[in-house]
Amino acid sequence: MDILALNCGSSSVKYQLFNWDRRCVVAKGVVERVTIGDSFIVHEVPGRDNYKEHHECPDHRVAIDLIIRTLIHPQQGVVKQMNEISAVGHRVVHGGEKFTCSVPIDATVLDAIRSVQHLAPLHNPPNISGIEAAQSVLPDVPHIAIFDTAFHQTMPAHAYTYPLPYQWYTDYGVRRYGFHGTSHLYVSKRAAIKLGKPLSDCNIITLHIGNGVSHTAIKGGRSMDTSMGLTPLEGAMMGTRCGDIDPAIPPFIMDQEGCTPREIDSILNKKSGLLGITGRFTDRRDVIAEAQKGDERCQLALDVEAYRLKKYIGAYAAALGGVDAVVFTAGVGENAGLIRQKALEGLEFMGIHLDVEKNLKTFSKSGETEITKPDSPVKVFVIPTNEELVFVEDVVAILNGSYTDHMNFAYSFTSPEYKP
Ligand SMILES: Nc1ncnc2c1ncn2[C@@H]1O[C@H](COP(=O)(O)OP(=O)(O)O)[C@@H](O)[C@H]1O
Ligand SMILES: CC(=O)OP(=O)(O)O
Ligand SMILES: [Mg+2]
Repeated sequence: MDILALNCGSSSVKYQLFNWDRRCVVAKGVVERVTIGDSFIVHEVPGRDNYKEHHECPDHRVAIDLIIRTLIHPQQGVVKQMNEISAVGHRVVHGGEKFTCSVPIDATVLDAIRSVQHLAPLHNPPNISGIEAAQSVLPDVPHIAIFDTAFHQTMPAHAYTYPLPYQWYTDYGVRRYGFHGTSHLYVSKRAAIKLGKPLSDCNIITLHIGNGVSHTAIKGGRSMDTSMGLTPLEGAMMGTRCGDIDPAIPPFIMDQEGCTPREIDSILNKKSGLLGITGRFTDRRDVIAEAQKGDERCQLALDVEAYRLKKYIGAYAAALGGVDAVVFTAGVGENAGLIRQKALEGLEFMGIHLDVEKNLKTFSKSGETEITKPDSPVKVFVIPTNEELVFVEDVVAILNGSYTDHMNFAYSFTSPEYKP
């Protein structure tokens, strides 16, 4: 049984074709720089050289078409016809309070996903395009939605309630939801294995730092707090999103510059964060390279990002009442040793003793790596995330009728045989 997992992020579409019977990846890849320009696909098939093709992807639909064309290509492809694929698992970023677990997609589910798309304007629209594009190519197979928000539905009311008029929650669902749930779920389960303790005994802080950035405080495998809120705009500073700011700033700027709520929302989502401070870059590779050449605004952007990361580590250690491990994951978390080092500097008082040299040598391709010194009371791990594998596991469980809920399904990536 081959399952296709599609993960439409704000600037990339990742995919995995997974053979469940052999528990192996048949092909995986990513279309990067979607909507940014200079987009390209990198297609990996075990045992073959990677295939790279430049192809402009001004939107996510073009990216899905490119993926499908590559999967069935006579040379680069891995399947003869699309109907060899049994089911598709789709990442859906915002599920509101309606979706606490993964579900098969029908017209009602698609309408419900559309009804919350204003809460994730950079994400649900590409997620929906991905679903529609895949449904048109594969009309006869089940399509399953896996929600970023589902994992965080365990947050207690004191963590998800805003200090705002309570009717905004009851009337409009204004509360904190949290995102990147499949990533936080995956890396926390892998971290418990690295700690050699049952997840039920672990306090873990997971830092997902990609284009979007979110942090989660996880106690006994359950999300107790997370940095993103009603929308993926709250929390950490991101590529183009501001994260936590004084809520008085938007009306102040609207008065000063005469802009509309929609315009200010677009600036906070698309022109802030690293792009806002540097004026030029969202990609941390560019920001780091320019800072090293002496660009002060790029240096400032890195300083702000690292300082805010450190504040969340401190806050979540307090929220959890102590911490066993801190995990860095996603594009930046896995690859930017410099940002990890700056975020962890000065945290020896709470038992974090970084192995500076090892940290700077650790990248995604290093695999799961401990970057603290052997005697560090609190461990720090770099754990490459695998959101797509969580999608595949949920799809299979739903297809074979064993799915109970998003938290309790017996994920095979926690078994001793699993090789990340
Ligand atoms: N070697 C690297 N050094 C620093 N940052 C990197 C590196 N490789 C990737 N990144 C960062 O990872 C980001 C993408 O992360 P990813 O998790 O794939 O994002 P998303 O899923 O949100 O599209 C890029 O914008 C880039 O800033
Ligand atoms: C929710 C979110 O920010 O997702 P991404 O990191 O893929 O942009
Ligand atoms: Mg992502």
